[in-house]
Amino acid sequence: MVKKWRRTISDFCHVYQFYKVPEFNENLQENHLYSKVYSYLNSLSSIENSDFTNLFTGKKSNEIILRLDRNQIISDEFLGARVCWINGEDDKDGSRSRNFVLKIRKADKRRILSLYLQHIHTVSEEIEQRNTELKLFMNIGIGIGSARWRSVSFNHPSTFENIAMEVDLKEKVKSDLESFLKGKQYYNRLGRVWKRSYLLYGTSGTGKSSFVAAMANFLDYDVYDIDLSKVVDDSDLKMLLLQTRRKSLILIEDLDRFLATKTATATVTVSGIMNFTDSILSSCVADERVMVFTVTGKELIDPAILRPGRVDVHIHFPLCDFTAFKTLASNYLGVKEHKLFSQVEGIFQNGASLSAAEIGELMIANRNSPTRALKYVINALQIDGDRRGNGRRLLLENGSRRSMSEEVGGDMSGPLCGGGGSPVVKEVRKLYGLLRIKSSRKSESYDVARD
Ligand SMILES: Nc1ncnc2c1ncn2[C@@H]1O[C@H](COP(=O)(O)OP(=O)(O)OP(=O)(O)O)[C@@H](O)[C@H]1O
Repeated sequence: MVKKWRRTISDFCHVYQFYKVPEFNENLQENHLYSKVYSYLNSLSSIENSDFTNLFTGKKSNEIILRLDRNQIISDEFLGARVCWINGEDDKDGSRSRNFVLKIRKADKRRILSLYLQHIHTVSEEIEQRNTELKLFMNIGIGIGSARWRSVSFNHPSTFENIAMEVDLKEKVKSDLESFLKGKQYYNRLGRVWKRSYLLYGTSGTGKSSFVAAMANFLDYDVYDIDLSKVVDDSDLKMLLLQTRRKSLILIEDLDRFLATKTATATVTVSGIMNFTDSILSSCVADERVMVFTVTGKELIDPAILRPGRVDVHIHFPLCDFTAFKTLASNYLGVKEHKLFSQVEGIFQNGASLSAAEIGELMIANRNSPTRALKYVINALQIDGDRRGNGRRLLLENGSRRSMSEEVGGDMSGPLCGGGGSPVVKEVRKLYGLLRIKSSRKSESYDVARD
């Protein structure tokens, strides 16, 4: 039926066809016009008159969405002219390629074509903005098909409000991101690609991943989380970048760990990774993108990455100090002031420190009793202090802020957080056991029963 329709109207119509992934594009980059037309057509009320439409549930349970099926025709009207679209699919050499065909009467073409395409662009942008659901994309191994990204809904609850971090620094990052969002014309005027890159460095459990989630939520950007172990080589990495969309945050976590454990067969190089941020390639596709790298410590990574002009902003994530502790106490326990705070402050002043993840874990486990939670935090900090020993050198960073991650270096053995918890938290858990027995005699309810 579609073939017949194409034959009969081709005499008096102009036909425009474009593919989802153009044939000449070796990198399989998706044609953005295709996705714009796709959103636009699916929003038309005339979709209901199409011969065949697919039904899907929407984000809300009572929402039903209509989607144009393959090889279906849909009509549209613009400035008094009637146009037709076919949602096509070709079978070329055994592989299917999706495309749209637009037909416009010759008499209307000159009058409406460019305005119509502009209209599609505007409407699809509005739809995109209305569609607030963020996505987390993860790259899959090669050989599974042409599309290298798989996505899930991104509903991470982390925001700048619930991240424990120096207030000034948080405000600086927020205003940096705000100026980036508003900076299209500024970047254009400078002749620079509209993108910004960040290096987050700090010990495990200090909040780097949570901060990335907060950035994505703040920017309202999708996240592309690149697993470098699934990337074959530098050109494969380029191809992944080409397949990302605008308004996205591209994340490479634990870069130092990857570079340290890289096998001889892995051919992703530092320069390949850095081309992500400053090569001619990024000038083709990186508009309106934020790139984030996380590492444990700056000292462990290739100086090429730290070279001025490579990564725009470096943010240090230290272990907790008293101020960060108070934010955690407020968030996790709902406590802004407490008689034990002065004791906690004293221990921090003596140099003990834990990651926010460790303190958070103790607080969550004892959230029903803030006093108990604070006692466990005090115990954990004291154990940490004992482990470090006396006479430690405290480094000062940014005037008054202690940079404990640099200070302790390799002093802490084993992972600081994660499934099993840090050595300090484990020791405190042993303590929990004893306290749990005591408390059960007193018939108190305890939340801690994970050991
Ligand atoms: N600064 C912080 N503010 C609030 N919560 C935090 C902070 N740091 C860590 N957390 C909590 O600790 C947990 C682990 O933190 P996160 O994964 O963000 O740390 P990370 O630095 O990325 O660690 P890793 O390097 O091991 O991935 C999270 O659940 C988070 O809620």
